[in-house]
Amino acid sequence: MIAIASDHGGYDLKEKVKKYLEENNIPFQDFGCDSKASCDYPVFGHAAAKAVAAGTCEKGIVICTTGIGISISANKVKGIRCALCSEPLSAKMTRLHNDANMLAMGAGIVGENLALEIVETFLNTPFSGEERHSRRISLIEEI
Ligand SMILES: O=C(CO)[C@H](O)[C@H](O)[C@H](O)COP(=O)(O)O
Repeated sequence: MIAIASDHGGYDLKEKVKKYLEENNIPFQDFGCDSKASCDYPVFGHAAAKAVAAGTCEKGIVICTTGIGISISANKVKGIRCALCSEPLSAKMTRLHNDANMLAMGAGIVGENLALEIVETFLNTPFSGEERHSRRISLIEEI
């Protein structure tokens, strides 16, 4: 199950990502927002992050205009490693090295096609499992 959330700035891209998930039979839970009306990204980033941290959702995707505010919000939740990505290589590397459990994107930064490539890469790249990367993730968890 993928947790997905956005603010008003990410609403349109969130709908496109949801369509991609539906077309690929990937289950998701939408934590809002529900329209393009102005709202506050911490509310929705936090809701999705809590579901990932609790294990209700395996991974999360959060979107705002820049991706910055909603990634900062998600990363406030213990156990969340939310990576703001603007191209597929970062999405691949953050899965391989950081075992990132949430992806943030900026709807004003990436176009739809690039966003969907980033999502596909994020969801399909496993954690490398290498000892040095596990050690570094453990150090993050200790902070
Ligand atoms: O990018 C964002 C936060 O980092 C948000 O998506 C907001 O859209 C951005 O801060 C702009 O806010 P506004 O209310 O849409 O002017």
